Amino acid sequence: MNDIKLAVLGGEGVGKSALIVRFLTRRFIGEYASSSECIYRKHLSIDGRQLNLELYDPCSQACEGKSTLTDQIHWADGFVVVYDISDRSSFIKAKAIVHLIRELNLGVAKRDADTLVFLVGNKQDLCHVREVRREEGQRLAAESQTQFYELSAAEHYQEVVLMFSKMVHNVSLGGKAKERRRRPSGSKSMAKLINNVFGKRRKSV
Ligand SMILES: Nc1nc2c(ncn2[C@@H]2O[C@H](COP(=O)(O)OP(=O)(O)OP(=O)(O)O)[C@@H](O)[C@H]2O)c(=O)[nH]1
Repeated sequence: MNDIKLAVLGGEGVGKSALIVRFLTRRFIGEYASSSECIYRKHLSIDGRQLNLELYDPCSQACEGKSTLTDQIHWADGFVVVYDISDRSSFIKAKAIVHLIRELNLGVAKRDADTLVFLVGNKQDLCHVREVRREEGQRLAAESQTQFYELSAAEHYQEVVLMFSKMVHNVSLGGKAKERRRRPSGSKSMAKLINNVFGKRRKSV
């Protein structure tokens, strides 16, 4: 498979854009515009293979032409489901998303299912105000057969890159692309991505 489609899903403000931007640009930028959903594209070379990566960043707020979570799940080959370790409600949301992915992807071979969903507890730098224990994340990951990461988009560059690279690698090994349904709308170039940093309320940390 040369086209890799990843969806980064999770509750509002958990750091989905921050993780994507960290991976694509190495930078952590405090604020991102979030008024539209978008797909970031990147050309990658892994193990001598040329890959076209599409990373889907949903819009948490109501926005025009917004795709449903079900559309997003049908579109993607691999999933990074994010919660904020300092926000328990985001963990509950992540749990619901992981369960929905499992429900909608029942036909996917177990071998693939285990490797194509990652559960990520973000904002590890906020462990002094932690609401979700690491063990709870590990338990959910074990129960739902996903791989677990706890990291910080703000402080960890290498870990973020490793996590996304592992997912790209897993998807690239994962056989045929699934049949596409509705394609989530929106597309952004890297230049736009770098400019896409203002216009969002600040969450106090
Ligand atoms: N302390 C800390 N803050 C973070 C981290 N990652 C993201 N943030 C902050 O969390 C807030 C939300 O980050 P975003 O990347 O916009 O989160 P999002 O999930 O894309 O948000 P929506 O698109 O609105 O759902 C911003 O203020 C970021 O600066 C992190 O690892 N640590």
